[in-house]
Amino acid sequence: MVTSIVDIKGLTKHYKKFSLGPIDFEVETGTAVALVGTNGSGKSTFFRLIMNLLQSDGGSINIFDQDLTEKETEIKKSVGYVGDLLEPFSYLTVKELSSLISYWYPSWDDKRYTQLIERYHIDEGQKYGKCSKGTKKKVEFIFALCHKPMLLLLDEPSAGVDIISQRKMKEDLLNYMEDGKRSIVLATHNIDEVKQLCDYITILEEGKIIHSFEKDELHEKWARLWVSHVSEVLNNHSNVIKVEESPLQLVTDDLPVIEKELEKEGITIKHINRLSLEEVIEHMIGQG
Ligand SMILES: Nc1ncnc2c1ncn2[C@@H]1O[C@H](COP(=O)(O)OP(=O)(O)OP(=O)(O)O)[C@@H](O)[C@H]1O
Repeated sequence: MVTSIVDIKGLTKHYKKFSLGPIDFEVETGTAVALVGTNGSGKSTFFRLIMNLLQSDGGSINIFDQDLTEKETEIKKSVGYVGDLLEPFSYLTVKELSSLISYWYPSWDDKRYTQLIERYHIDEGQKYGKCSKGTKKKVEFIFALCHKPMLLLLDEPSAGVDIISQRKMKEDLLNYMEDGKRSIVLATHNIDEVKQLCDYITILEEGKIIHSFEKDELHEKWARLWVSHVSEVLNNHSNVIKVEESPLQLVTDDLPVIEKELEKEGITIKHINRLSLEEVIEHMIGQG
């Protein structure tokens, strides 16, 4: 049976110049969802609402089958979050911060903490506020993992992080997912993270979810076809995303459907290329 670890319905937040939602969003247990969108599309706002750091204007957020507004403290004990939450504690050293945070989480794993501090070469004596941008992300990431959460909410965890540590983060996230019971929501501009870690992709544009899909479905359906000519029917077909001239080619989001249609219209296919994930996302954002 498929169970949802996160179930969000009709979530809205209005600022003077920006509105998020209404958003419906689900995360199945044991899966990783990438949240992708251009700058300012609302990803951080969405995370801050899920963490109850921001008050929503409407809708409901259920995590682990519990309402966030009723059971915030219990829920948060099993959620790990990376998203600039530690800035108010800039005057504390990493070590002092770890004492504070470990006290709050009953499931804190001190051995794991020591391992990760060494793995990411963190100087525990340094004040958090004096850490570099990438080091701050690594410290947040370590704290998020060390209480063994059932859900990780990661808002651009690798932004500013060196490539060696990025690789380690990916390894640690794959290990985290290994038992099939833990889930991730990951906002990122890093396509490799999406490819290597995520099962589902949700695209946010101007505060709205414009697409949600399973990553592996894409390869079968999205393609670019070089064709002999294009008919009126094809030009207006809902699965033809784009028609380009010289050489004549079209982009489709449903190759099997379009192949049948081309055959019916007597149009010859000269060549077919599957689209990369980057290209598909670009087309989706372009349509949105
Ligand atoms: N406190 C606030 N008051 C008013 N507007 C805000 C506030 N916080 C965020 N916004 C606006 O909400 C919109 C979404 O911002 P948000 O930070 O959620 O985007 P994002 O997708 O995370 O962007 P990025 O990819 O650049 O991190 C932006 O237009 C931003 O200016």
